[in-house]
Amino acid sequence: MATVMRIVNSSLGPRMGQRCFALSSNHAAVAKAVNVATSRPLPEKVKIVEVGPRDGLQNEKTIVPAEVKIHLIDMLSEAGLPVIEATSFVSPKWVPQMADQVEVMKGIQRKPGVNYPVLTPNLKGYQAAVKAGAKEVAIFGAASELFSKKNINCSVEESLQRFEEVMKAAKQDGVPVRGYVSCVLGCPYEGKVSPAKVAQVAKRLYAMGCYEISLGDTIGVGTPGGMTEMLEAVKQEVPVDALAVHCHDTYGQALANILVALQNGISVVDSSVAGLGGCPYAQGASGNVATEDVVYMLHGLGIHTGVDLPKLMDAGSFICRSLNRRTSSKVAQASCKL
Ligand SMILES: CC(C)(COP(=O)([O-])OP(=O)([O-])OC[C@H]1O[C@@H](n2cnc3c(N)ncnc32)[C@H](O)[C@@H]1OP(=O)([O-])[O-])[C@@H](O)C(=O)NCCC(=O)NCCSC(=O)C[C@@](C)(O)CC(=O)[O-]
Repeated sequence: MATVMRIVNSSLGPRMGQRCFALSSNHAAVAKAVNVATSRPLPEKVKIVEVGPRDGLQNEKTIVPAEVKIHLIDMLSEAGLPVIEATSFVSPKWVPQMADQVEVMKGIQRKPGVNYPVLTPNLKGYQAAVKAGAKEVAIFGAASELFSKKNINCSVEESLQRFEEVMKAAKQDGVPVRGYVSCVLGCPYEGKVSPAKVAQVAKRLYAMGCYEISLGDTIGVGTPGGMTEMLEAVKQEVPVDALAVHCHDTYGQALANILVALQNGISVVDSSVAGLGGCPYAQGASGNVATEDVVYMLHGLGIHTGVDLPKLMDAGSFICRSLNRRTSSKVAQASCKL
């Protein structure tokens, strides 16, 4: 077994290049993570935030027609997802795939009880979102200066000032605001990100009024050890009930990281149908963890989600056929073979 491990590691090393930092930097914390995790009860219920229509599709090079996006969102609503991030009100020059945001917001069939939040990087985006009928928005910051600059063209501090403007308007309008922190377990430009920095940004977003803070492993480099360390820092600043995790699956660690988050008391998980996605400003990052795989794991643990897995898989098949692509969901792949 040890020989196999050595062969696997040495064959992967050169190809993975600089992103291997995550493996070595988190290695020491793994043993601690396992010990910490075992003693905690899991939540009875988990809220899944489906981000496929936004995070999943934003990176597609070929423009996906608005009617396909609308049909996908409607299928996800039918599958029982309680929250579906529908689109983003960002600059079409920066993310052309989201340029049809108004059409998408006007076209979806809103199911009672389902939230359809949208991303808004600034006041301009917020105002356009509300005009298009958004009832909830999300602001998105980062724990890495360079990522912030590449993603939204400003420093972390400047972004927080912009978000204050969004928050002020949202408070006046009674619109709930969710906050994201990107690069919580590593940055494509800066490498390791300190848990203290993540905690500091999460604290600011929570203090300005975000009802929930989603912690994004944007490039999917985290391990359960790093996740534990980061959550320990963030939980000192933000109540655990207000935290969510958003795990990309680049290194195949997402489900393990989510399990650690659940064991830390977190009961909100972001995921993307069929594992679609990536971030346009984090080259090489694969999609979010597949919603099908998260639901399968949670139901296997006896945790309620309200999601109908066969209907969810239909939504995954639909979008994969539309994109002419194979699903990244292991559950969907296995089910096709059975
Ligand atoms: C933030 C900006 C706009 C700054 O971009 P900028 O160029 O610095 O903005 P500006 O204020 O100088 O304006 C430049 C132009 O953009 C327009 N503009 C300005 N704001 C808007 C707006 N809201 N909607 C539409 N247009 C807008 C503005 O009107 C102007 O138009 P022009 O005069 O040149 O014709 C830009 O950098 C941007 O749009 N970035 C978005 C990047 C993005 O969407 N990234 C992906 C989402 S984040 C993510 O995926 C991570 C996450 C959330 O999933 C969590 C994780 O995984 O970690």
